[in-house]
Amino acid sequence: MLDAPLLRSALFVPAGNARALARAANLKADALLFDLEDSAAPAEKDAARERLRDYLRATPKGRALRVVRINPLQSREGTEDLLMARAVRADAVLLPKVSGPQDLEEAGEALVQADAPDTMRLWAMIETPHGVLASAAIAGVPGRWRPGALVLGPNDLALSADLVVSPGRAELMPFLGPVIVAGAAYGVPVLDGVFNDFGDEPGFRAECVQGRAMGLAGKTLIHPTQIPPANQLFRPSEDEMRRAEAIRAAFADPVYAGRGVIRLDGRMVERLHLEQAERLLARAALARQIDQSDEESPS
Ligand SMILES: CC(C)(COP(=O)(O)OP(=O)(O)OC[C@H]1O[C@@H](n2cnc3c(N)ncnc32)[C@H](O)[C@@H]1OP(=O)(O)O)[C@@H](O)C(=O)NCCC(=O)NCCSC(=O)C[C@H](O)C(=O)O
Ligand SMILES: [Mg+2]
Repeated sequence: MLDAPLLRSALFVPAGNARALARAANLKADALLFDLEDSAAPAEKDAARERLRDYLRATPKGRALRVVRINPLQSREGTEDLLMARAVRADAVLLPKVSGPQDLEEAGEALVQADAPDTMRLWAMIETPHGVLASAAIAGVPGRWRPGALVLGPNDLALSADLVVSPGRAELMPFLGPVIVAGAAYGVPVLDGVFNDFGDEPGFRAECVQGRAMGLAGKTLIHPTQIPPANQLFRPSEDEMRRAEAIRAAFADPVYAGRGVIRLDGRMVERLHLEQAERLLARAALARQIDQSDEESPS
């Protein structure tokens, strides 16, 4: 997944909230997910869309990807949201409650009809049992409308399957697993769901560490304070980098030239670990470059 952009932190910004929109411009998230769905009450949806249109037109784009989460395409609001996202040249449209590949094909067709720029992508929220069951077909949609990311929706999953989720979220794992496998099989990054208790920093950090260990590319967020820990915890740690550099150096040593497997610090290391190390170092270099430029730019 080297070609994918870094997606460590993807902050939901409620489009109906003018103060949150004003804040978003200076936040150091890798992606901003402007929300027209769950955070906008039914009576506020049209006003939220107008506010977001004005904001995106008036605000220069920073480094964060701009993604618009629309209402279900089957609704009037959803269709208008999609056309607005196209008009403001959002980087991607995030479709809620995707239940099968047909949802992506339908939205893709609507974007083609609206003459959307070639660079525009679709992202898919997987947050229903049907979406989980169909996640391989969703991640494997051929051509342009293969999703740019799969986004887990733990709140809707818990609601639809009557889950009572405890710390460590063992109850959710049967739902997360198929989506993670689907993303890995088709090279589609999977973003972890939100952590609702945004005042619980240790709990949030633990979930980031767990998500990264499960192969997730990053985490969706609900509050600006969650951005720095997500950026830090979804970037390779110093220890991981040291080990990757040691693997690279060992295989570059003429003594081991042509060897498929070697012993390093008492452990078996194979060439597949070299590939993994190179990937990790490339990701770390990209993260370092982004974080350094963030530190130099005013917030
Ligand atoms: C959760 C919140 C409602 C809390 O809001 P609030 O009490 O106002 O927080 P603070 O006073 O601590 O805010 C401090 C300042 O930060 C700004 N702020 C807060 N949140 C955001 C944000 N997400 N983006 C940008 N800016 C934000 C406040 O405006 C304050 O600024 P200022 O007034 O200038 O000082 C709130 O955080 C919030 O609304 N979060 C996002 C909610 C949301 O988008 N929900 C939908 C996405 S999650 C989801 O859908 C789940 C998924 O689908 C699933 O199924 O699991
Ligand atoms: Mg949801």
